[in-house]
Amino acid sequence: MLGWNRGSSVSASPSPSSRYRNIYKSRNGNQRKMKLEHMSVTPKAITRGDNSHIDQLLVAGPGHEAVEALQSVKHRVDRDTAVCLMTNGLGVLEEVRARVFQGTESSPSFVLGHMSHRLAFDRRTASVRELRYGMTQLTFPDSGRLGQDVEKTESRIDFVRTIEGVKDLNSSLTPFDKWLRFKLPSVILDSVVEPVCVLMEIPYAGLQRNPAARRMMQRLLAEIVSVVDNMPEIEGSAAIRDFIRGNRIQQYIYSRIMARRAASSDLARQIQNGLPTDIDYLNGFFIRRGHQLGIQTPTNLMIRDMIKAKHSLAIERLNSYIPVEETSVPSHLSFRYRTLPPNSRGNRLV
Ligand SMILES: CC(C)(CO)[C@@H](O)C(=O)[O-]
Repeated sequence: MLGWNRGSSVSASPSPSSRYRNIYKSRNGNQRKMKLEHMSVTPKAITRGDNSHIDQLLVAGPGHEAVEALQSVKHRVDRDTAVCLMTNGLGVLEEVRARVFQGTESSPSFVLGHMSHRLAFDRRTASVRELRYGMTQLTFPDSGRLGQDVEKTESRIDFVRTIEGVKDLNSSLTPFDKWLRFKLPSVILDSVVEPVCVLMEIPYAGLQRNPAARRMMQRLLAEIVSVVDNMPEIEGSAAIRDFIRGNRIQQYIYSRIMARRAASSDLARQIQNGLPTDIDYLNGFFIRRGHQLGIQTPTNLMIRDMIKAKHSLAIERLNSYIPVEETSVPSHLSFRYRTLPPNSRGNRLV
């Protein structure tokens, strides 16, 4: 989570890109690389002892971390703050509004973002590397309500300009339906392919030659398409219609499975290690929306519950181990996901 205020002494220069002074470019053969050096500001450090106002706040990463991240800085956010949610999955904004800002006078304005740059955290050098250069798209949710609140609109336009000023992010502001068209493929892939890999305990390569796995994916996809087709905020959008109708999605899913055939599933790794997943913002989002729209989503419901059951079993299994050496859960998360009392952590094998 990155937050800053206009008056802070982060940089002497007021130019927006100077705020990202930890980003630098290097050349490796013909490939352009952007590197993000380790920031000394961690999410905890941003909250502790600092009550100054945050003008612009970027929340990125897993969807399930957004509520907690915003709770931790809620006292520094008000109607003049613009928050950009660049998290995985869908329905994160709805959750943030309901759980963090419901009934408060101080709700900030929101920008939604999604990027196709592929970044990876390098533990060795504690830095983020860009594996693939892509683009960033930004949009205003509830654009139908624009104009009702000029001040709020101004603060988020300012934020969009700040982000656009960072050339390496390659950002642009797009209408909501075009933004969703940009984000939907990755959300659909994570809702249709990943859970089936996990439940069948097969890597991507095993999916295409397994008829039962293919049928399961088709059923998940059919329900998701039916929900998306009825979402009121994208009613009449040609961009979404062209993507979800016809063969485009199937072709996309097939090409991603082939491209990643040797890879194991990210969701499988999270579950195996008892780490939280974003299933509530993937299949969970389509289940909630389906329910609101009166559309049945039984396959998504079953898959979501099976993933949750598998996750609970993994945590039980991990908790049954006597932790002689921490290997499966990062040590800074062990208090959160292990239920062993602290004084039993030093037990020896008997
Ligand atoms: C679903 C959504 C993208 C807008 O319809 C947004 O409300 C969200 O992510 O919660």
